[in-house]
Amino acid sequence: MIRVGVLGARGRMGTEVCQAVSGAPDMELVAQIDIGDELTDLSDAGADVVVDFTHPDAALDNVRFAAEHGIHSVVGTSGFSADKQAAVTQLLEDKPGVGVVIAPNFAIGAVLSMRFAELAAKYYESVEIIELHHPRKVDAPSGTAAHTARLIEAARTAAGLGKAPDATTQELDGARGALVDDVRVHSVRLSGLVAHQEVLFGGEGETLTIRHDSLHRTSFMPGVLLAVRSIMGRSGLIVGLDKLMDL
Ligand SMILES: NC(=O)C1=CN([C@@H]2O[C@H](COP(=O)(O)OP(=O)(O)OC[C@H]3O[C@@H](n4cnc5c(N)ncnc54)[C@H](OP(=O)(O)O)[C@@H]3O)[C@@H](O)[C@H]2O)C=CC1
Ligand SMILES: O=C(O)C1=N[C@H](C(=O)O)C[C@H](O)C1
Repeated sequence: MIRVGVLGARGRMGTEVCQAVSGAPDMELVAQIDIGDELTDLSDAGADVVVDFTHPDAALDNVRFAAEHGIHSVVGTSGFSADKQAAVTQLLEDKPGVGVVIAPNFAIGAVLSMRFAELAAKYYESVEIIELHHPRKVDAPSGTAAHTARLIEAARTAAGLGKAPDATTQELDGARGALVDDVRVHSVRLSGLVAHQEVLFGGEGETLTIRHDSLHRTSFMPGVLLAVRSIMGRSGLIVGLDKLMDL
């Protein structure tokens, strides 16, 4: 049995993760921790893996605590910038046998759509991303959109593409979205939504739209359980669920 602790256990995602882990035949839910609880509950409970869905400001310290106690981390919390990823790599250097998975999105369709976008990127001169989420989300743009933008920009650069055409010289602040690695990202926050993304490509006489919709938070659970199972016996940092899928 894999002994799993959940951080952010009373949140929207944490609640789903606790249910999914409890229902998994090869896992035991040994700690449910939220704001105000002690991280030492994790080590006291003998957790093998901690799943983190908390807050962008908290996740790095949580990973550090887990690594220092020989516990693997599966992190879904957004906001893991390149700098924070580098900090995780560094802290894992002297922690052989400890692994960390950071996944911007655990939904299988979202992972596939990021790969599709990466494949399409070199064929189109124009690209913009629209991400749409529930209004309780604290960060914008979403971690998924930021990751998608990075993948697209890397593919465009490798293909020798320059900036996307855009004649705008006058604009209201924000009208053209945020620039993430030279890709425009537009963030919508709307009651009724869960998590959705469209990547729009444009070229000569055609457009291509790659859209993914998470309609319920259960959509993330197969990916979370896959990550928990996969991190056992691994060490070092893995960024993206695609690395654990046969993609
Ligand atoms: N990778 C993926 O596939 C997905 C990632 N996410 C990301 O997961 C994160 C959580 O999302 P969501 O569940 O909707 O958010 P919620 O606000 O519903 O849940 C977060 C929970 O964590 C608690 N919390 C905050 N800080 C700490 C801390 N230091 N230690 C323990 N608990 C803490 C919060 O308490 P309080 O409310 O009191 O602050 C809250 O109960 C976000 O960053 C979101 O972007 C979400 C969905 C999918
Ligand atoms: O806050 C959310 O809800 C989500 N956050 C992640 C993100 O920022 O990309 C993943 C998914 O979009 C849901």
